[in-house]
Amino acid sequence: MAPPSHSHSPNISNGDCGECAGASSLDGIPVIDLDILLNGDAQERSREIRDLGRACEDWGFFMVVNHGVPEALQEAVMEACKELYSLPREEMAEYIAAGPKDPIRIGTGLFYSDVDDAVCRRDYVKMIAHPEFYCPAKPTNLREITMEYSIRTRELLLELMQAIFKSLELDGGRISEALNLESCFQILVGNNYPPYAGSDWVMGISAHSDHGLLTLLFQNGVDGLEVKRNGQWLLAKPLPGSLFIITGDQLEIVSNGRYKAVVHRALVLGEQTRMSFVSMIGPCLDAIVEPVPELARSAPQGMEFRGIKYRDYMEHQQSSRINKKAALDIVRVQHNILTSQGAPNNSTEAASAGYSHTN
Ligand SMILES: O=C(O)CCC(=O)C(=O)O
Ligand SMILES: [Fe+2]
Repeated sequence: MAPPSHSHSPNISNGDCGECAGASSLDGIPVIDLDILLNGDAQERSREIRDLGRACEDWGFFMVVNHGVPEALQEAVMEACKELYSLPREEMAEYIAAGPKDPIRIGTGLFYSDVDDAVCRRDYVKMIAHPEFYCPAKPTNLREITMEYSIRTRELLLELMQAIFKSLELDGGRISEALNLESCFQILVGNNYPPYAGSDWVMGISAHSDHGLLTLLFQNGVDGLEVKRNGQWLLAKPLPGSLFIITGDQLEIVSNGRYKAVVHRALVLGEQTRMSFVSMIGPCLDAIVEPVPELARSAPQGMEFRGIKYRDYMEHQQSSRINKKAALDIVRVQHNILTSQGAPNNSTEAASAGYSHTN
């Protein structure tokens, strides 16, 4: 199969993101200014929250600027990952042999994806960062750097979640408690996509959605992330200093489908090695995730998803082959199926369990 062609937007050379905040990039990708969300006056904050809600509803993808994650820390993360990928295989053997439930995994793979009709090529390191932090022993500076990065990005993602709840006019404290976000799951993933010299088109990761609530991603200056919007693939080009945010399956479930998890993939486009680094948060692994009752009540079809323990969802998704959003099907309510009483299966009763206070 031939690689897709892209009509690239011109590069943005101006590093000042103050002007683009609350607006969009040249590709139209929404841009959210964290500084305004946190420190703006009441009017600015509510405008930014509204823009954030629109970004989640219309795109499931946006860039965040003025996020406070130091560039030097991002560079240190990339450098440490580069060192990790270049370690001799024996030094990584324990993590290469690890299974999907292990807290640290290293993979290096070349496989065919029938979803995208393409060969996929990627090296990765996956490490669980919260509630407990795990990290490969080498390179020796990896632990300190990624721990700092995980703390900073977790704070940022949790702030964004609060603003997202506000955009849905929900009580963020109550939802955070129900999802036990204090003990939220967090994983860091380093991806490495070497250029491929073969004759076939090679992809990095085929089309998928992420299983958590929100994913933060930055790359080493080499483009390749594509997001699907209105049935079209769009190559994401970051504004200088911005970070990408991707909405995940748990946000789709909690919001009863109002905010959709975005399907995305990584391409291998040029002759340079592409690297990306992901920090993803989800609910606590033991939380039952289900649509917020008031959102289900006001939706025309009622409840779109049934509740599921996040751990079970994640294990299901991880043990299935990557296929767009197929994992969500195990919790999707089929509205055309009648229950044994003959009533449509769209009750919102079950939804209230995880969100109600017992005392
Ligand atoms: O490398 C990228 O741009 C995408 C990575 C990704 O989607 C993932 O790790 O889940
Ligand atoms: Fe992803």
